[in-house]
Amino acid sequence: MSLAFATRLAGVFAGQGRLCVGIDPHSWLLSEWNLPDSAEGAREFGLRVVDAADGLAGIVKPQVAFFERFGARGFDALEQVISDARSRGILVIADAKRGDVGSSVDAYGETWLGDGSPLESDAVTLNPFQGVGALHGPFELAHRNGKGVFVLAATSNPEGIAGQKAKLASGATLARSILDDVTTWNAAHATGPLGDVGVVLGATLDLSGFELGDAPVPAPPVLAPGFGHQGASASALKTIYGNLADGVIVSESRALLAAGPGGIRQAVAARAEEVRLASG
Ligand SMILES: O=c1ccn([C@@H]2O[C@H](COP(=O)(O)O)[C@@H](O)[C@H]2O)c(=O)[nH]1
Repeated sequence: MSLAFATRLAGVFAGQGRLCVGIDPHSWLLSEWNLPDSAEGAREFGLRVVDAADGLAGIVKPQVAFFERFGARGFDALEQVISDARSRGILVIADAKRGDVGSSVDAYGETWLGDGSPLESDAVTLNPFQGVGALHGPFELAHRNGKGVFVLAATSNPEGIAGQKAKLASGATLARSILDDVTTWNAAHATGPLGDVGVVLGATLDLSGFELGDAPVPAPPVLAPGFGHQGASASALKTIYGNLADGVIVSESRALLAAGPGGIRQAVAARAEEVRLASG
């Protein structure tokens, strides 16, 4: 039986802290890093970012889109980046944002959370547009394999706010309803204070407008993009997340990656310390 993702995540929080280094090989970043805008460039970029994070941050988040654009070679590069990070004991959250009817989303689950799958990661982001219930296959697989899932609930981009704040017939906002569904699942499966299924809540948002309610039990891990380049500051972590702050993973991509190959390790070290102070 694998160790639960929640347990592994709690271990990372205690050991290396809450910083997650995003691996987003944008064309312009590859150019700044003197790398070709190709699968080979993305592979080299990803491996260097993993190396820079090693020992300083316990989590990385490759953005699948930036590898996928190179087709089969991009996926080959991504496989190597994921495998390198995991072999160093760094947790990998594949930011793939998959979603579909249950019978198809199960295959996405196998891809990212399957034991021995070429793209096997520690957790994956999923899109609940077709209903959180449609994602139960990957939730179950995650639970069996010691993996995690992060379900989009309130995303960091302004275009998502209106729909995610909209009220359902129950009176709950869509974001609240997603959080409640995740909490119900975690309550039936978690063995500790943290669940294996988390939510994505953007750090750029005023979360009070989403009416998320009291602290859920068990607490969901919260993947929190929006720090750095999108404007949120790690020092405001507790103010932004309130009663959800204990589960927050602070994710930053461009603000760290823009430091370039010569400065990335120092940038990660500085941000890791900032996050440690903010979450202490
Ligand atoms: O709500 C969301 C969900 C995911 N993302 C992803 O996180 C990173 C953010 O990158 P930065 O450079 O730190 O802005 C990127 O991969 C997004 O696709 C998000 O931004 N918001």
